[in-house]
Amino acid sequence: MKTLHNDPLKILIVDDQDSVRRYLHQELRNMGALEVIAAATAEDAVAQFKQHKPDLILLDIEMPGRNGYWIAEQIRNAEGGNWTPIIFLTALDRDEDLWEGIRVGGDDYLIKPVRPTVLAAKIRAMQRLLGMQRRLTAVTEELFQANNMLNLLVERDGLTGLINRRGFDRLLHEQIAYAHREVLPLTLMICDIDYFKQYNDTLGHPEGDKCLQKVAALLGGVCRRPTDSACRIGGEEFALILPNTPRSGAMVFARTLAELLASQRIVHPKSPIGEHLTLSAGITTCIPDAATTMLGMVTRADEALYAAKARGRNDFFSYELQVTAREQLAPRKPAAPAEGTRS
Ligand SMILES: Nc1nc2c(ncn2[C@@H]2O[C@H](COP(=O)(O)OP(=O)(O)OP(=O)(O)O)[C@@H](O)[C@H]2O)c(=O)[nH]1
Repeated sequence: MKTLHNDPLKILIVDDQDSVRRYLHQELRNMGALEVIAAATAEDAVAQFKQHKPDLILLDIEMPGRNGYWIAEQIRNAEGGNWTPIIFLTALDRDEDLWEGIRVGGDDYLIKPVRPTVLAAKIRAMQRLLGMQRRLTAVTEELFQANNMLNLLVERDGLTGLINRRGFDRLLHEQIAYAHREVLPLTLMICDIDYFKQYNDTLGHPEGDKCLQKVAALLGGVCRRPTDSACRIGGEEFALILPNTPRSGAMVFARTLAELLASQRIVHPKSPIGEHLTLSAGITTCIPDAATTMLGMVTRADEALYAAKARGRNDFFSYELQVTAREQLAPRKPAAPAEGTRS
């Protein structure tokens, strides 16, 4: 008795003759097939294939109605990127029939009656190919996953785990295009730690690194929408890309961020403006149009950051509103009386 490989197969027999189906069924079970399914018509064969997803098909050609060639074509169309070995098992012994069987997608062609040893040998050969194909699929999937992981790593900053400059460039580019298409506001915030040089100089570079990690964790945490992105784009410079965030929302976001940082009370031993670490940020918000570029947005956010620094730091300046988050909250001074009016 010739038996199949260790990995037992699920086999679909397609033959309109009941006696052939029963004979093959018995032979295949004797060889150690795990499961044998049978179909007597072309339509049933295709349905059984879709339902059971067999590992191998033994396919007759001559049947009432549609024939085995048609079935092979249907199966090849239905299996997507997979491959299911098809062995034609037929009484047709002309070379043209064999040619047509292989042309429509068959992998082997046996002429009935077939001896059990020959059938077992052919199935075993197909089983070996199937094993190789499955290993190849598994390796391809592993490679795909590894490639995805590599792409992620290429865009990650090693110290903080945030998106790095390269990822920032890609994301900002994509978000400008998206916001342009959907006519949505897009906010870019560039944040910079205040007096970080003094922090480093006083506490040393390793402590400076830890501080950067704390700030990064804070920025990452404050980006709660799945489309928000926190990036490290320079030594102590961070960027937040906030899709679908209008000017007012950006200012609320900025205040939340400042409050969160203040609540962490990270000691800055040499800050001229207080005992704790602070951030300054420049904000730009627009509904991008065809003329909006990454460089334009970054330049506006940088200018706003410069204004925040110039106004004493520890604040967030909006390029479009020309006001800082703190100034926006401050009660307005009553307008000075016009000249000549009595107070
Ligand atoms: N520890 C650490 N320090 C860094 C890193 N990258 C840049 N820096 C430091 O960040 C500091 C930036 O200094 P400046 O550009 O003068 O900025 P600043 O002292 O924060 O001053 P303002 O931004 O004007 O408030 C420098 O001391 C850099 O050495 C890093 O990866 N780790």
